[in-house]
Amino acid sequence: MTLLRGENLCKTYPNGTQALSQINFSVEEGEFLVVIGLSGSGKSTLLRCINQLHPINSGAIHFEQQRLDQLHGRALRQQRSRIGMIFQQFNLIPRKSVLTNVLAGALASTPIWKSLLGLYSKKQQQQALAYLRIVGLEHKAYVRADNLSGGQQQRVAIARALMQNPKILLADEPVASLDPSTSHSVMKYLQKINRELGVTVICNLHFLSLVRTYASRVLALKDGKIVYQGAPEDIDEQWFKTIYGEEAVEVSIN
Ligand SMILES: Nc1ncnc2c1ncn2[C@@H]1O[C@H](COP(=O)(O)OP(=O)(O)OP(=O)(O)O)[C@@H](O)[C@H]1O
Repeated sequence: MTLLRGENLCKTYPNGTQALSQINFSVEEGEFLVVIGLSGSGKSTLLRCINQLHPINSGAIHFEQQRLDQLHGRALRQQRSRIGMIFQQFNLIPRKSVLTNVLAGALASTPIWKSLLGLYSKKQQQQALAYLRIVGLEHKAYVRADNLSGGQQQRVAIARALMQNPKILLADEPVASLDPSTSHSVMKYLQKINRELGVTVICNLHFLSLVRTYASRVLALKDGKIVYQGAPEDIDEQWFKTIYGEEAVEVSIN
């Protein structure tokens, strides 16, 4: 079933930079779609337009039979809460415990005054611990977030996003700040939530070796336009040059 569809998406920033131009794509439920392309090709912009962190200038975003780009206020917040997001820099509250950080993901389903006072229900606390178990960090629940390694912090961010009960998880260069072995560990947890919880993943990545290991499908951007959509194994040398330019050399991450 098609979960998400972008139709003729265009995005121009207020300073005049055209970041996306006539983007058409669709994402099936359960896919692990990886977005690749040179720095500045529009990958982050595309992810941010999908969940309306950045408004599009024209086109349409269909998500679960609704036009996401036409929703406002409460309706938009509700639908957006079905789309989780993690970032390169993890964005945890450093001085708070791991568990508190995960519970912060329940914000959309908790009255603000309750979340400010840290008054989460027993069910929410059990859910948060269950998600920490899924990312292998239940034993760190009461440790301060800034005591964890980068890879562990990213796994906490995944657990926090899961608290929204998302249909889709957007991962904006989730391993760009991590070393190679930690990168694989984080990618394996993303694969686990994709396969075991059925969360559809859309992920920006730089290294093709990671793309080949984890992607079920690839979308490549160049100068804000789609230049490739297809299987990771079909990206041969010629496609590589089309996507990254004649001068580019493939670098592997093992
Ligand atoms: N807030 C902004 N205001 C103006 N221009 C922006 C903004 N964010 C991004 N851009 C520009 O839009 C284009 C696409 O940027 P984007 O960050 O989406 O690319 P990217 O492929 O994610 O790059 P990277 O891999 O370096 O993160 C670039 O030319 C960038 O300079």
